Amino acid sequence: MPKEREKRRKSCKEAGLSEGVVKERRTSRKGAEMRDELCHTTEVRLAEINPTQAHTTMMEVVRVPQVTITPDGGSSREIQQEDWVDANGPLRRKMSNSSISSTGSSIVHDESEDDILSDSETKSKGHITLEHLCEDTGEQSKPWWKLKTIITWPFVASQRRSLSWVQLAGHKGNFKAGSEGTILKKFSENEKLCFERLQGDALQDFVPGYRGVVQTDGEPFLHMTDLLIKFNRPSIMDCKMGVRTYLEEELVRARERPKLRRDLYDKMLEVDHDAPSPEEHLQKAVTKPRYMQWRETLSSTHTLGFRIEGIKKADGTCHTDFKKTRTEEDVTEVFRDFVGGNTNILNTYQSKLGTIQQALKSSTFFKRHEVVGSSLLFIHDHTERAEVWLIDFGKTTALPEGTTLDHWSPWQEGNREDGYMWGLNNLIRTLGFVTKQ
Ligand SMILES: Nc1ncnc2c1ncn2[C@@H]1O[C@H](COP(=O)(O)OP(=O)(O)OP(=O)(O)O)[C@@H](O)[C@H]1O
Ligand SMILES: O=P(O)(O)O[C@@H]1[C@H](O)[C@H](O)[C@@H](OP(=O)(O)O)[C@H](OP(=O)(O)O)[C@H]1O
Repeated sequence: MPKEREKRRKSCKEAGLSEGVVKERRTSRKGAEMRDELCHTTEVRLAEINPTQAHTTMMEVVRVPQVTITPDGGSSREIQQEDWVDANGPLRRKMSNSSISSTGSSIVHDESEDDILSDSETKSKGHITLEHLCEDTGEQSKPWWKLKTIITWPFVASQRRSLSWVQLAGHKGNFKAGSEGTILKKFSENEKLCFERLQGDALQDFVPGYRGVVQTDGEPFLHMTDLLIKFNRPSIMDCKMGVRTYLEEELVRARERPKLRRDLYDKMLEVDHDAPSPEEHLQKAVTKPRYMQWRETLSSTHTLGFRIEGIKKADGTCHTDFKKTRTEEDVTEVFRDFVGGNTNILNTYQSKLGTIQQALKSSTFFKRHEVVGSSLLFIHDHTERAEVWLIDFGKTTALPEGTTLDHWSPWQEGNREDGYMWGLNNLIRTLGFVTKQ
């Protein structure tokens, strides 16, 4: 990791953790002080609190203080969306949906403030997909994409059927087929370290089996079990856990090097034209933390500590538009639909979540990591087999030696709490409402 970044990461941790756990009132004061400081030192102007933020409930306000930064200036470049087919020999890939935009039209290629992981990670995220795209378009410098992908695996002889692999959330182009029963995920040093640390941990049985790093076409990938392999025409749901979907480091970075993102502004507009502040409308751009916080407030991330990212049902339909699925009632309704009213499946899910909750309590890995952006993947099929897995450790980061989290306490910048356990508790409770009309 470059020295400067390492230094930044350290100073963030040190500064943050020396704060310890402070009262919420102090947090708002701290936020105000930080804003003032920012205005002085970097001439960053803060956005007005927008209507979405103003309407947050008491619970949200208490659990997640908002720190919104809107810089002046900055630039972005728009690139048109293109399909990509047969990028990997026998795989056929189709876009099923996109959370970039309903029209799937724009994304910005800009080194932004959110670029907080190692350079190789970020590049890896972008460039493998870009190479595929370049083959067709001849364009040199494309960003990576975030599109939901359905991959029809090649025929698997031993199973006498072809398998449809679905990527419900996350960045497009992040996955490839591995050898039978496995998938390859674009390499991230951070995620690799997590998989390594998870070996032998209480959580090991609840994460995809990890088989190390492999090189394909000169690029490194994380080789892991395909969780769908044992299912027949599965229904799948991706639930992003926690009260926060960005790392504290991302906030620090946003202050140090704020970048405006046109693509995130566009995504905001698609959902609610009034969401950007007048200033943001003028700039036609927002910062990533601003966008992430808005998304969290709009969905159930703040109110419940988890949110539904996407669902694929056995009939092949995919739904990824859950940005406004916010209340317990909304979520209950989505779960009810997802399990098709099948109480056996529902009971199995509840019991699996209970087991995961116990495993989390005894996991050393969990205690010692800030778990942000990680999901629970729910999978069931018509045989009523149902399983839940923890996936995506790309933004799960180790705490300094000797520090632990309870994953329940409200987050205040500096304490690194992520609300994972609180969210899981709410998720289990919400599932309990599914059978109660
Ligand atoms: N081991 C696995 N087996 C089967 N499907 C998986 C597996 N890992 C991921 N997926 C599928 O891919 C999707 C995205 O996974 P993941 O969240 O790890 O990707 P990502 O690109 O890192 O996401 P993000 O950009 O949100 O960090 C999941 O919603 C799921 O549909
Ligand atoms: O779900 P949405 O509304 O599409 O928003 C995206 C989502 O929050 C992703 O988690 C985030 O990637 P990371 O978790 O990796 O930060 C991505 O940032 P990005 O645009 O910088 O990829 C956002 O655009």
